[in-house]
Amino acid sequence: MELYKKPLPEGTTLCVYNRDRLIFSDSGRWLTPLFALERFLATYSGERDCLCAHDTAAGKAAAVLMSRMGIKRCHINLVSDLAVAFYEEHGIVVSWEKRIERLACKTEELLADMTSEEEMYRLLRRRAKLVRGVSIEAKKVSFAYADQKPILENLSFSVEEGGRLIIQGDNGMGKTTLLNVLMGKLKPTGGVVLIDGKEPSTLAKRTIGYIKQQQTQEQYPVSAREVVSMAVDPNLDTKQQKWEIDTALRRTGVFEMADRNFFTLSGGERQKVSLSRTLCQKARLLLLDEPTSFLDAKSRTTLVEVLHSLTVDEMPTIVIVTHDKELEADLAWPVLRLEGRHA
Ligand SMILES: Nc1ncnc2c1ncn2[C@@H]1O[C@H](COP(=O)(O)OP(=O)(O)OP(=O)(O)O)[C@@H](O)[C@H]1O
Repeated sequence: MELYKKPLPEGTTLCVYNRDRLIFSDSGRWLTPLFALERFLATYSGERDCLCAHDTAAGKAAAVLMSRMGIKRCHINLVSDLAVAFYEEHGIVVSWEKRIERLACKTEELLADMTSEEEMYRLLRRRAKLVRGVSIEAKKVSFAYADQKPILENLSFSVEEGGRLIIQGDNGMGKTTLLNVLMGKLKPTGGVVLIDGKEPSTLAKRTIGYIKQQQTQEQYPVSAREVVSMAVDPNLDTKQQKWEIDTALRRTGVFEMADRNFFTLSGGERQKVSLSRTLCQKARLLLLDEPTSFLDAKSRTTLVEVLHSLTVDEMPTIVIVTHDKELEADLAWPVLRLEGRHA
């Protein structure tokens, strides 16, 4: 008998082998052992040419996670039809002790009709609370500058932890104003905004990362590296800080220009450095105001790739204000359109 099919040791809920070599085991419940396996594999440098798993129970969720991790064969004590269908569709060899129609749990129900693997994975990360992002709740929010007509009126929307939103609207419709309200820089004149269930002005300092529309008038003698390093966690040791800064600069493709004066960089380069800054900050809510306005085709592809990797890895909550229809189409995120009145 192949080793991965032998009974699980008492108290163990998941065993993973590469061929016949045990490389990982766990005794947690639900999907916890599979997420622990994901973390383990992220740094595992041994052989993984034929990963085989023995799991106590597997519904579609477990099948989705195992497939993402490149598991080729699995033996499951209690498996659902939905899981078997997914395993077979993905060329994973599956065997079982007992097969039932569905696992009686909420996760199985939620995934039943979903087809996008990425969306299923995002949903599982959210249910496992493995998401950096915060929730946004805007209830009947109004805002007027002093002695002016309201710009925002009765605006309600919500974004879940790790969710994404594009805010659209013509010039002057209040998009930047809304970002300022979300950051707590402006207080709504009516209604309420809650970020992570709290008033924005009371949030921990590094919660929100904001990339404003780039302006060219400002001039300070500060390098791109210094701009990024201002955001790094001061509690990390010097070596770790340098690693975080370099990684953030590399991720948006501006490492090579790190020692140049930030204000002599082009608008697009500055936008990328600013994005590095928020990555370094590990912000839980990213607010990006017209992030593509100065970007050439290659840089906008980098931006879309970085945003994409963020939404499946760290999963901060991201809100983007943009006029850029192409960006909207590339990202395919939910859109909130500001049209002056939101009754
Ligand atoms: N500090 C301020 N005091 C008074 N009015 C302001 C202030 N800031 C912005 N406004 C006005 O509020 C309205 C909304 O401005 P806001 O910058 O939020 O719009 P926007 O949708 O971001 O516009 P754009 O697409 O041009 O960036 C505009 O008419 C603007 O002139």
